[in-house]
Amino acid sequence: MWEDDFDITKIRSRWVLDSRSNPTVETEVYTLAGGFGRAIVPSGASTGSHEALELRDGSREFHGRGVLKAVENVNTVIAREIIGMDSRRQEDIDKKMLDIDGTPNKSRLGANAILSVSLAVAHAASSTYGVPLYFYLGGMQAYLLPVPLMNIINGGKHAGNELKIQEFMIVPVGAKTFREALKMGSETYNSLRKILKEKYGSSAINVGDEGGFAPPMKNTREALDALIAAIKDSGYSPGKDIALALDAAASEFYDDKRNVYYLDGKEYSRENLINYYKELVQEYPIVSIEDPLHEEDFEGFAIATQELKIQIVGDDLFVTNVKRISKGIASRAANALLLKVNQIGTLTESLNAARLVTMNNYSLIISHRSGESEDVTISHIAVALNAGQIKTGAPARGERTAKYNELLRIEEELGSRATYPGIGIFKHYKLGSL
Ligand SMILES: O=C(O)[C@@H](CO)OP(=O)(O)O
Ligand SMILES: [Mg+2]
Repeated sequence: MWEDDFDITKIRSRWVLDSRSNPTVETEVYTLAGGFGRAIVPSGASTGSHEALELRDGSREFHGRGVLKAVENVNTVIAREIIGMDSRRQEDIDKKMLDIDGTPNKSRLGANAILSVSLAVAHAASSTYGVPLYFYLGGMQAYLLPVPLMNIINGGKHAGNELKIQEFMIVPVGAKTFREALKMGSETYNSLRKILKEKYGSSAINVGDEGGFAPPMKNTREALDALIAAIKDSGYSPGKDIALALDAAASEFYDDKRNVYYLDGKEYSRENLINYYKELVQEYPIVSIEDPLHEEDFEGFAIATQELKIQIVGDDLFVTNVKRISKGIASRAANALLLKVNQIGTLTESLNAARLVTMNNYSLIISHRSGESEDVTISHIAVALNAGQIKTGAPARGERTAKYNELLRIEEELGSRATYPGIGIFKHYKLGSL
């Protein structure tokens, strides 16, 4: 290997389609020794207001959702500066892009433009070494397969039904391997399809943005009951084999003028909502709740974390931003981070966010977005960081199964080193209450 083998020789970006038929940025990076990396950025629907800016053209094309400007930024101003740099110098490359951008939320170049380059550079460096991305990022110490949080009933902004809670997830904590976990998830998904069809008719098995079913249900317990029935129908024991998790995405049903939440046909104060979650946690084997309260309520998150004694995840609350995470840690708000690379916009900053939370005993979940593609970078990041948890939708639809299937391959490749953590990864969950 020569010193300049890793030098970036070419960068090329284009728009491609995502799973909601919106255009998104794809970038390819080439190195001198023939290394090649490609990344496609995802896109959210229930976005946090403090996320880095996704640059959209606003012209008539694609109903204002075009990304030609972001693509052009990669092909011109970013390419000019990055070509010739060593692809292993991830931090320098990311820093250079932040400097060119010069804004706090990456609004000049666009976080979509920047992230596509950042991830493609990492892929190009790993390809030049001839090793998979998880190994390039995590080395010999990358061994932990993530427990999948599989969203099999969709509500909120991801579905056309009346469920206010956005995601109803199954968590195969009793599996011995990732492969077994995925099998259990798939079997439960297919049981749920059958149960929903019998009870609500065939229109109930239409799916939402993340591949979960979007049945015409009205309230939270109805959805949780269906999950329990599906788990049992597949021959598994709820709680022991398969636990449950929720993403409330509560900013979406919060009324800031009146400071109340509208859920299940009722109006809730913060206190009443936490009490409602408490009842649910007692009635169902729920190990994790994401965004139980709206995105500015750090104090409420701290109370919920204290009272519920399960994993409380900050997504819209933290937006993968070390400033907001630090504020959360200082006030003990939540005890887990949902890491989404496009919320912050570079690989370096994502890794910094991960380091910060793990050093403070918070849990880490690597996450997709509701608008996704065939890109599998997050599967590699999950293993590289030994995160222990991944959230990437239902075990159905290509853009979600792409991530799960890549994890099957990684597990196989790791061989006897591969470890599946099971219930132990939910360290904030009060053991014994399942
Ligand atoms: O809220 C979430 O956690 C995500 C992903 O499931 O949804 P979106 O990408 O729409 O923000
Ligand atoms: Mg969320």
